[in-house]
Amino acid sequence: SLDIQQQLTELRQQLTYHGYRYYVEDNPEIPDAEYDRLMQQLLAIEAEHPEWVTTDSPSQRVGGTPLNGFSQIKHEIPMLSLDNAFDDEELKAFEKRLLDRLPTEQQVTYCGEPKLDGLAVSLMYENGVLTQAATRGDGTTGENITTNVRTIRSIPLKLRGDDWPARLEVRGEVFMPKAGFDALNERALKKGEKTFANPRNAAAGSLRQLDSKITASRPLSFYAYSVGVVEGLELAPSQYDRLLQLKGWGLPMCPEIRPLNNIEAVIAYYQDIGERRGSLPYEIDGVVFKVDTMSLQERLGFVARAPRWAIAYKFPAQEEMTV
Ligand SMILES: Cc1c[n+]2nc(N)[nH]c2nc1OC(C)C
Repeated sequence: SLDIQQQLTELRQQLTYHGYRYYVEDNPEIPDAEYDRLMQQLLAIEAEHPEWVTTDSPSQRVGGTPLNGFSQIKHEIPMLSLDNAFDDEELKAFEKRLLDRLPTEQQVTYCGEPKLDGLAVSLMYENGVLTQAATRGDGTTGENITTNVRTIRSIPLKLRGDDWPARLEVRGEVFMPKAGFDALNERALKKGEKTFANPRNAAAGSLRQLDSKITASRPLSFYAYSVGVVEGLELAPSQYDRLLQLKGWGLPMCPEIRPLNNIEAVIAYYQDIGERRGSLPYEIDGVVFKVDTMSLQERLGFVARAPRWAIAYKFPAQEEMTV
């Protein structure tokens, strides 16, 4: 009947909106009890009418039966790694290498992004709906972890608005915030279960679960950092503006990402993030600097395994806490 279907659509929109406010903006509009009440209503109607359930329904976060294994996915565009810099000299050499390949008067601006210490994943959205998620793997072939990624509440099952491309591949880092990591290890200790050495291992271990109910119980999050496959729409011509587009479609974007006008701003940004590293709510192992203009990225291309147009400027390894 219409009014029940209408109620279903209304509930889905409300839960998607409030889920976004809570998990992506970290700024909920309604109390958790109210969110749970709406979810119970949705589950009740979907239980009555299973034929009306859609894959992008807010109720479809936690998968069904555990998998026997992960199928392989071949990335349409390889997911490459990054060259590293460990001091200002190596950063300047990076800049020199790219300036040598551009017209002399070319002004190069950059996009600065904290390099989260998590797991790189690829999300495929088709007609705005999340259809597939894969690990980076060896850069060419990854594991299909769609059911596990769907349990990450900050990853939208459906993009916001309607001005997105027909096919959009979003690449980013799945990570475990420090607070969630500490709470998880505390619970594990109390239960005599094994603890994780660091948030990166905890995120990787949580994504590699064959039972997505376990993944759903882990405090995972996600920040987008680039685009792979795009079909059906021309995206903004700069890295920073593309990330703002992804944010507009409901994908989380690290709040520390900045456009940087020159290499001096790059070094200042690296020093600023380095000073605040300990107080960030997530672990990072460096800062990634990318040439911001996409046409220059295309012109600079890649060497063997990493782009000429990006560098990860790493921090010294954090002295391990002695327990
Ligand atoms: C591997 C990687 C990792 N990260 N992390 C950020 N923040 N940006 C970024 N870009 C990457 O690769 C670019 C070549 C897209």
